[in-house]
Amino acid sequence: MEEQLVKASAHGAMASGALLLPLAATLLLLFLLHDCWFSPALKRRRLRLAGFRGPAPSFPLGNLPEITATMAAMPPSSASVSIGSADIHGGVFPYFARWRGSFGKVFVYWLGTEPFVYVSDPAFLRSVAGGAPGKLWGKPDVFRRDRMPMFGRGLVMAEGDLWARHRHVIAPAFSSTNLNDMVGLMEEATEKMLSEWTALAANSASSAVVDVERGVVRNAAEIIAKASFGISTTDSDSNDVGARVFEKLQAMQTMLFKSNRLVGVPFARLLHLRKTFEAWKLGREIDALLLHIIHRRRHSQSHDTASKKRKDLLSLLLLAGNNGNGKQQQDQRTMTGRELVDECKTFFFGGHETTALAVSWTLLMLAAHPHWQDALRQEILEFIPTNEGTQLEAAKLGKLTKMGWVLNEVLRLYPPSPNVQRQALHDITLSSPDTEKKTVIIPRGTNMWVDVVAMHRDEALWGTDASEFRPERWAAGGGCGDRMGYLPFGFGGRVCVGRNLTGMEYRVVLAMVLRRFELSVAPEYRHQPRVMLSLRPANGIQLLLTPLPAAAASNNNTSTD
Ligand code: HEM
Repeated sequence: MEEQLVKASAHGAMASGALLLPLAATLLLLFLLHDCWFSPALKRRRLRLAGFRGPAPSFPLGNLPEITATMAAMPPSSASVSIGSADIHGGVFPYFARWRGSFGKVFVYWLGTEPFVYVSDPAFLRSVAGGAPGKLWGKPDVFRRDRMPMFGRGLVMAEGDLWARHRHVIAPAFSSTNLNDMVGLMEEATEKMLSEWTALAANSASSAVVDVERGVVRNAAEIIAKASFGISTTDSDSNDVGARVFEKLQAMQTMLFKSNRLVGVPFARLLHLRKTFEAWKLGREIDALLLHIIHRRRHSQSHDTASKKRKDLLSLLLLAGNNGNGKQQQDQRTMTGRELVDECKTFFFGGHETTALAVSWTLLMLAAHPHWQDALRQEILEFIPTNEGTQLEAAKLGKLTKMGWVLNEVLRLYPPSPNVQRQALHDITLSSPDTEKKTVIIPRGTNMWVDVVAMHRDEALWGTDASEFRPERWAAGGGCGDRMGYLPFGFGGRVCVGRNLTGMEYRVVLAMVLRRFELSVAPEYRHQPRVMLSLRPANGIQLLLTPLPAAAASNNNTSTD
């Protein structure tokens, strides 16, 4: 009897197992159908009803085939356009330029099964995301997953309470007092770059052709690594941790940059398993090395007074969660080791290339517009005469007004971050002057892609000289009269937290370069701005550098001292 009962229950278990399996498979299928097909189809219908038009998507790639085909039809990277070209938008975002022509400044397109509202109209942007409605938007999940190895849950990707807490701790670390203390390290790194350039010029008798972008990116990486966590690419600490972290951070950036992922397409990651796996593996190695640095710093901060005086961002974040006795206090400002790792990576990835591109594009613009180069050099010599020595002071750098105009103008024409993205956290209702309906609803989960390049070169906003380099347009307050029309650092509560650090680094590097060299565009330079995450020159920036007599004299003085 007992045996029969056991058999019966085993049979029952098998039967229910046999039932459970197809049930689980059906549920999984339903879930996938909902996620990949039903939910996007519903959003598409709602967006259409709301009056949004756009190119017809296919399933499951959305508009990716058209984007890929348009990019493939572009001229090769060796082709170039004139430096003052009006059509860089058609070169960097050819598909948006085409759709903008057909559907206007606001339309919907699809990356895989992810809908994106494309926006290049400041008035529309203000109505959906300016002021209070700004809180209804977060960062797109589709990019968060993609860029996890780079930023983790750092500030760029954080959301809700986590974001608010981190922003509250991080923003004060970028105060002008703290940044002033970083001028010395910026100067030290830049001096190394300039010495290399001087040596090149000496080897070529008088002037040298230098790819300034390459040097400036390396210099910015050195500065950000020192400013963020006090490590350097060259002078490694006893365990060589600094140099290894740096190497791996750069390797990861290259890997993520090269891997051609089908953003928004369900399961596309499976096609790039090896690259995804390698990026995650590198990410874990970087995390372990950074954790090591953080533990050591925590330890030394509680035992060593000299360490408390360190001014890098990591030390400032550790001090923010410190009760003054060197003991971490568990309050809102305390970050865990994991959180600190993610923030350090975020500063590295978010901070160095963007700043380097701002400097590089500026060097090109000054080489192409010698009167502006002269004007800046004169301004520098007026406020920071060379006979005061090479030491730069933050207060004097702050007086370089024309340099500020030039920075604004370069960020307008060549914004290193060519787009800003958001995702609707709720259904967003707005009144629409453009459609017959009284209100428009953007469904929760819809992404928004703000085309910064298009807005920054829009003649309706900036006038018919929109494509020209005219820093004087920033003289009297400047701008285009619409704050949402100029967004190099994003907008609202999520505006870039590192913009003052960029301003400081920009001034230090430019002041040093312009005091030392005269710049002109080298014949081999091919102007072709391209978007590869950032807006960058496809072929580097080759300039002819001629050492200035005053610099030569001060170098001679230094060498005879
Ligand atoms: C020219 C230089 C830079 C440009 C063009 C730039 C651009 C941007 C943009 C467009 C955003 C997104 C804003 C938004 O979503 O509305 C952003 C966010 C951010 N940037 Fe920068 N950035 C630069 C320099 C830096 C530097 C030097 C750092 C740090 C060392 C930095 C750290 C960050 C962080 C942490 C965020 C996230 C802010 C948040 O979501 O609260 N950036 N930046």
